[in-house]
Amino acid sequence: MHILATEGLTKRFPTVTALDSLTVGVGPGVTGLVGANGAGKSTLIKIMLGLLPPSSGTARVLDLDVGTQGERIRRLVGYMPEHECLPPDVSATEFVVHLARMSGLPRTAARERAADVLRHVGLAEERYRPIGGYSTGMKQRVKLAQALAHDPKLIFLDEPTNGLDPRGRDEMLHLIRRIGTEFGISVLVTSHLLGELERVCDHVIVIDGGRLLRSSAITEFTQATQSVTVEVEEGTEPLAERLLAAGLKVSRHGRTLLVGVTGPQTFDAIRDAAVDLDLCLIRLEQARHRIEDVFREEEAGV
Ligand SMILES: Nc1ncnc2c1ncn2[C@@H]1O[C@H](COP(=O)(O)OP(=O)(O)OP(=O)(O)O)[C@@H](O)[C@H]1O
Repeated sequence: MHILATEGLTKRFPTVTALDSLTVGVGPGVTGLVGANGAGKSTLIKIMLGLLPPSSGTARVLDLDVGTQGERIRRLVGYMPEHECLPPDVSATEFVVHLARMSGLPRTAARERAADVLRHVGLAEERYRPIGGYSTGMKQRVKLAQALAHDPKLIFLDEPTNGLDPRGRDEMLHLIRRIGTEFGISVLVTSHLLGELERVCDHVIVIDGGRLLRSSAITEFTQATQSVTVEVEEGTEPLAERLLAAGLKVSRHGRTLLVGVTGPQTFDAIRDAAVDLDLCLIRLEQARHRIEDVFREEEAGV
């Protein structure tokens, strides 16, 4: 079953084609939409919400047509926009209660709902203070809470980790995973970093210049992209030769080696090679995949 499906979806702006014949299907669960800046992620979301008409092609969300049933879609779908959109003078509680009421909940139910979602996103006492004084992390949480206020079946999160420090990113990603698993709400989340979506998504779609580059279950992605960065103080060349001789896939990037991981034995092989060659290992790190890595791998036919 698809919760979201497009067929030849195209969006042309006067000077740029933001989406170019995009055909893709998304099932329930947490789906990552990855692409560099300007790839067309936000445009796709706005079309899915029925807020922007496509130039050609079709798109359905929860089996509803975006062209004619936008209002019904927006009743069922929550949306966390990328840009700052929060009123600074009201508290998170007032804001989320207001949105819950606008979605049709009576006053008491709206208050309960707001308290619930603000608790879920981790806003405690600060929810009574005006939003203008919040940190970026707190504002992102309010944006997430408002997307959940009307009890949606599906939420679109546009770059929810933008502007967050590493800890804030981790917490946000954990929250997104919980929304997908514990709350049973399907999620479409965008990022320009494949590495961070890998940790929370069941499925990943990669777009580039409005075109579909890849759509795969995360397990296929991690198998194809898993690699480890190895750095030694001296002796990069002999180490590369040794690892190649051991049948590993190795590429050199300046002082570091990128080694394809085939299983836990890869780490043992790197350690043993460093010991045998008497090299000082200063880094052995699981690579964080950036969108560029996928492009490289697509080109190399990995
Ligand atoms: N309203 C608009 N008018 C003209 N061009 C637009 C409009 N909205 C988006 N674009 C262009 O369409 C392309 C895709 O933009 P979009 O915002 O969808 O990308 P994105 O993947 O979300 O990137 P970002 O993360 O930077 O927002 C870009 O070249 C952008 O400049």
